[in-house]
Amino acid sequence: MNVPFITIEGPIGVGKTTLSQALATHKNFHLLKEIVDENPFLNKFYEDIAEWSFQTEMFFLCNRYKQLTDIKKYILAEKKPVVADYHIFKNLIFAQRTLPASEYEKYEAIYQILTKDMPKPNMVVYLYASVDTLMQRIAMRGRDFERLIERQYMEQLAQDYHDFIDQFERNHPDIPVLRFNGDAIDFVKNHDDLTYVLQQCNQMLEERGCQS
Ligand SMILES: Nc1ncnc2c1ncn2[C@@H]1O[C@H](COP(=O)(O)OP(=O)(O)OP(=O)(O)O)[C@@H](O)[C@H]1O
Ligand SMILES: Nc1nc(=O)c2ncn([C@H]3C[C@H](O)[C@@H](CO)O3)c2[nH]1
Repeated sequence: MNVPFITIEGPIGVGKTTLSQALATHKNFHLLKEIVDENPFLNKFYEDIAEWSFQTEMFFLCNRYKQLTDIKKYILAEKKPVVADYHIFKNLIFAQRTLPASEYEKYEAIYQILTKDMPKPNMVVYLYASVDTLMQRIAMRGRDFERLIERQYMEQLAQDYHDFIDQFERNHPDIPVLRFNGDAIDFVKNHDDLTYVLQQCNQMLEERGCQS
């Protein structure tokens, strides 16, 4: 039996943390949440992406590397199931969008070295939604530094995510991707929708031979 390890992915504000928390609570999984407030570069990054992208992307990569190393050592090694509100591949999605080609090349080389022996999830949950919905949720959440996020940046990121996930599915047939449309399914306000998402995840874990 494999130890369940689910990662939730999707563009900014789509509901990754919200769904991860719900899954952790309902399934009694360990919750791995990405670091946001401690990131010293995010504020500057949104003010001037070209100037701060390398520092920002490296900061996210190093943090996620440390978090996943700890998860492997202290949680998965103890056979405790995990749900994470990110997959480390998101570094590539953001970095490819924000870094100039010459820096991206260096960044990707470092990424490949650091992620070689990272734990691999049994499945990925991909949440997507219209850019209108994403912009509304970002505004509603009200993080100060995210007021500077431009609609065009979100349009590009949402498309980047679609393309990357399609490619990921082709390249990793052993890691299934469950897709949910955040405009059609509301696991915050509608309990039946949350039950549906949980059922789909359970079924996928069973098919993957995971004990949960
Ligand atoms: N299905 C939903 N319906 C309505 N509001 C939602 C839904 N999912 C999340 N939200 C709200 O949208 C905001 C963003 O959600 P959340 O923080 O979970 O997104 P995220 O994908 O983790 O964001 P980030 O990429 O910034 O980490 C929050 O205020 C949350 O309460
Ligand atoms: N540039 C950049 N690279 C990343 O790897 C990355 N991961 C998350 N974020 C931004 C999105 C939200 O504002 C906020 C919380 O998710 O942080 C990122 N920004």
